[in-house]
Amino acid sequence: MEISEIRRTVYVGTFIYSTSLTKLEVLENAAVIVGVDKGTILAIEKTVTEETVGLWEGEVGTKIVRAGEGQFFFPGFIDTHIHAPQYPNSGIFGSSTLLDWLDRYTFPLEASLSNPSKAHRVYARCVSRTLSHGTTTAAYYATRDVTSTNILASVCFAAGQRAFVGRCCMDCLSPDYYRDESPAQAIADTKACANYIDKLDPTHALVTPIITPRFAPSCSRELLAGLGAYMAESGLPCQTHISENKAEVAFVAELFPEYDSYASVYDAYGLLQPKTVLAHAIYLSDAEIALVKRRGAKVSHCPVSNTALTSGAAKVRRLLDEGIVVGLGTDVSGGYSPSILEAARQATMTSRFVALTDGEAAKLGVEEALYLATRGGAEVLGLEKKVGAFELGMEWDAILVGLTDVPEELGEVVGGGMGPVDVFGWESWLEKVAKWVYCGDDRNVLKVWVSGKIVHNKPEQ
Ligand SMILES: O=c1[nH]c(=O)c2nc[nH]c2[nH]1
Ligand SMILES: [Zn+2]
Repeated sequence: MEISEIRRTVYVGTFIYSTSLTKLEVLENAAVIVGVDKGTILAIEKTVTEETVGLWEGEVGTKIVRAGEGQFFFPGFIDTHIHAPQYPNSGIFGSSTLLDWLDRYTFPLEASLSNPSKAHRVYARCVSRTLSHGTTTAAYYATRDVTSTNILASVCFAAGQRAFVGRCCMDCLSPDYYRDESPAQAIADTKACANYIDKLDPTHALVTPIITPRFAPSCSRELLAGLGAYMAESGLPCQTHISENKAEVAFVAELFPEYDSYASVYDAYGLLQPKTVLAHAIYLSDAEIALVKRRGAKVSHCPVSNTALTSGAAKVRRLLDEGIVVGLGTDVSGGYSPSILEAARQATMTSRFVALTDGEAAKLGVEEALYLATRGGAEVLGLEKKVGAFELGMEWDAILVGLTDVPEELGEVVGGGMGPVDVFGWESWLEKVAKWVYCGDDRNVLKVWVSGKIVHNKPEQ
């Protein structure tokens, strides 16, 4: 059958997804029917027989995709905070902390990406790498360079990754070689990137511009005000960093003495909104938590980066208990890993350190970490009706996960090399999922789809 004749794809097998913060739904012998034109879920059959699948197989215009033994479909991961231009520095951070890390490692690399061919090379690799780990949606910071930012948007669009792409605004306290010329120029350049994305993807079906003040210390009051006004006028989302490191928090207090907190600085300029993504949020005071909640701003929790840069451990349970929406971010390259599975794992691990001081309730479970990695991230980015789970009308943004079945007889694993997670056959599905979270990696990601289109296909082994 010609590809163009296919009107719907029927995915058959086991489907696992979050139905709440603490519950994973497991549908075995189920089917999800996806329309090819819009990539949306048309029907979910909770139990299907081989006979029914056989009938579908015989239908013109229908393609069947099966999850094999030990495999399951899972919603695509959502990375709510990642710096694409920092990707080559993944793993390179030594024992630096935020402010010296920026000067030593980050600004020189980001500045060098004003070279378009270097930018293209780095972005193409970053996007294919994150896709291979199952990231179907990413909120990217680019650099302050317009051409390079536009290259990132084009690379995401061509690769089929759902993305938010922001030109990084920074007109203060950054090195001379890497600083916006003026607030007016920073705003004009931000608009130029948004216009480019509007032409690339007019309905923002896949790629959306995002207003990106780097963080308060690198933005003048005039720039923050201009970006706040642009947010109000355009309706675009916004992403920034907040309260990541104690020295940074003290620095903001010194730079903006007229405001009583870091969060109040963003609020004063109209940047604390329901469409705002705040990365880190480790040292928010009670008053700041209340303000973030009142404004409906969202939080990107970046546990790998928080540990790597010795920033601290965010109190995620507290944020969740307050009703603040939280997703996960890799924060490459403050975080060394492009994998949201790694971020989910480290979210549970750092929560155990928080539990040592705040009590058992602070611990995050596997179900909760996977919720943050999917539905939580979707809500952070305003995509909760579109992606993050398998529900009618949602888009098919999904991954096929494969674990290794260890045979009952001693000997080689047939078709082995499927990855680092060994399954012996007596585990429940939830135990298999826990093994995947703690022991798995990209070798377990066999296929990835965005809006029903295949965007990563692991070669057969
Ligand atoms: O983790 C971080 N990565 C960055 O690039 C950055 N810039 C400001 N603050 C930051 N934090
Ligand atoms: Zn960051």
